[in-house]
Amino acid sequence: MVVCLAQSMVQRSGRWLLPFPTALSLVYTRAAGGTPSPSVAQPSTSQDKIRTEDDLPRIKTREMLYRLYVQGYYKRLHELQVYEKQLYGPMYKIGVGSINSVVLNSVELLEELLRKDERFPSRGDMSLWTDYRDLRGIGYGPFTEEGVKWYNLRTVLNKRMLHPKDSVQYGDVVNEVVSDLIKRIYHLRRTSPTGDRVNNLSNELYRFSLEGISSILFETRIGCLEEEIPVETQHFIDSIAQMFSYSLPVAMLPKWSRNILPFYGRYIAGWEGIFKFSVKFIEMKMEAIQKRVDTNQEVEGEYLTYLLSNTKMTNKEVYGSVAELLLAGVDTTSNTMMWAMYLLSRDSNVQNTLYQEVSRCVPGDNIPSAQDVNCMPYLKAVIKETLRMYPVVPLNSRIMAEKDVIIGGHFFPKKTSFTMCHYAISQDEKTFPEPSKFKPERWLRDGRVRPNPFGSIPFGFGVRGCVGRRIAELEMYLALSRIIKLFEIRPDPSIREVKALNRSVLVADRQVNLHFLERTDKAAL
Ligand code: HEM
Repeated sequence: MVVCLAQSMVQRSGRWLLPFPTALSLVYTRAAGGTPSPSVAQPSTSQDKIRTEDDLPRIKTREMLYRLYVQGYYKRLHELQVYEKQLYGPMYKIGVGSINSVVLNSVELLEELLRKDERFPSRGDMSLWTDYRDLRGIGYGPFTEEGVKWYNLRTVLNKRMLHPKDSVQYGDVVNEVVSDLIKRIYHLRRTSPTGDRVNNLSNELYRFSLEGISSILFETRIGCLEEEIPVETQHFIDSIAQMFSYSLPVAMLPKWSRNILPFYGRYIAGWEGIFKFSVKFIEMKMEAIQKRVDTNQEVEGEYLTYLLSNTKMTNKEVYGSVAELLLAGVDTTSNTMMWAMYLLSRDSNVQNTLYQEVSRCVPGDNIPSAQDVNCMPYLKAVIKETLRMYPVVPLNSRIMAEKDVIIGGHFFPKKTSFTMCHYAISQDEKTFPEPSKFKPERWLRDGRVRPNPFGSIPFGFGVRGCVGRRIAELEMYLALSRIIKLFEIRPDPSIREVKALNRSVLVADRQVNLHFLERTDKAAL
């Protein structure tokens, strides 16, 4: 996940972090080993004889290199999942260098694995991120923590975040940021050569997402949507990009090279910038809280105040968690919004249905609120379908650390690493007929048979699922409904956009330009 996330971030600067799809294992893999334990269910008849991982087809280094660099999958890693499934079926092994992982590439196997997930699920070795925290004595966050410590941390973090009613409390904060996005869209249209075009929309949405998640986490605005981004904020944005860009060389190169080659130093400098910025805002909030406490005033505030007032967390743990929430909450949301707008711009029927729904629920000049979203099933379906077609986490992993497990009739000893091919699974036509078509209605609860829920689980599953899901959804719903209410989005027939259309990369191309035509029929409503 860290690498997936890193991958999507790095793609922003046009560079891929990972050389191949199951290279999540680069960060996550632990070697498989061990012997069957008596706790594993045994086959009832000799016909059901359990096979082992040795019975699985195996992808070796040579084949992988051929696919990546000769067949050109290097830049279409998500499509490689589909191709590999055609070649090997729904379950196979990858053994490339030190990477060993069992790949699950069908909805049935995915469901089987996740239903057998452990009490404290693990995605694997996170040392790429934990090294810096260890160096500076900063606590681990929800991404990097493991075991019972992770569980206790999530228990604190989940509160005020994960329940749909929790996210409603951030509605006003998010809507303030949406207002600034809308102002910016008006400004960019006005200054564009056609008078209605927004260039490099992906970058604008990145700024929106960073401002949105920062305003929730820091309880303050950081100026990403201002015409001139404040120097400190720009440095923070650059630090995020720098940390992600140098993740791959740092992960690949041996530790002894760290003092000789420049990569590790730059990687660490990225982290320094991220934490310097985060710590400054957190300390400002701490001072404000302390002042109120000293003068016997009530301590008010939202998420950060809640974390800081929580006696179960030390300040260093708050730093670690806030930084990880921030890093996880930017590209994920902005890319999904980008793809949603991209898809809507190409389908006037879907866009019109969405517009009708928003206008019905929020008539006149009213601004959609967090509560209004409850009467917009089509809006939710649009986001769900976007995430099915363009899942921002196309690949994820689990390590069964504690117990042996049987999946798909195969026995796997504990510590086996599994790679889950979410992209290919959400493209499977058995679960989603006409998978390449944008059909939000698949997700409506209007009596139709709904797809297998494991067919598309963009936020993951179970207790280790995305902690920011409700916030991400709120941001996307409020921004998209307001935009659709004000503008009709149309594609721009520029050459650059063809790149996104070809889906050569899963991350929205940052050069995508769209036209925002002001709705003329607003008065009629
Ligand atoms: C469209 C937006 C988003 C998508 C699709 C998404 C998706 C995911 C996925 C697939 C996972 C892994 C779940 C698993 O392993 O089962 C995850 C984990 C996580 N996400 Fe998100 N995410 C999004 C937005 C956010 C936001 C806005 C935040 C922060 C507020 C966030 C914070 C996290 C954290 C901290 C984790 C690690 C949780 C843990 O390991 O306990 N995400 N996300």
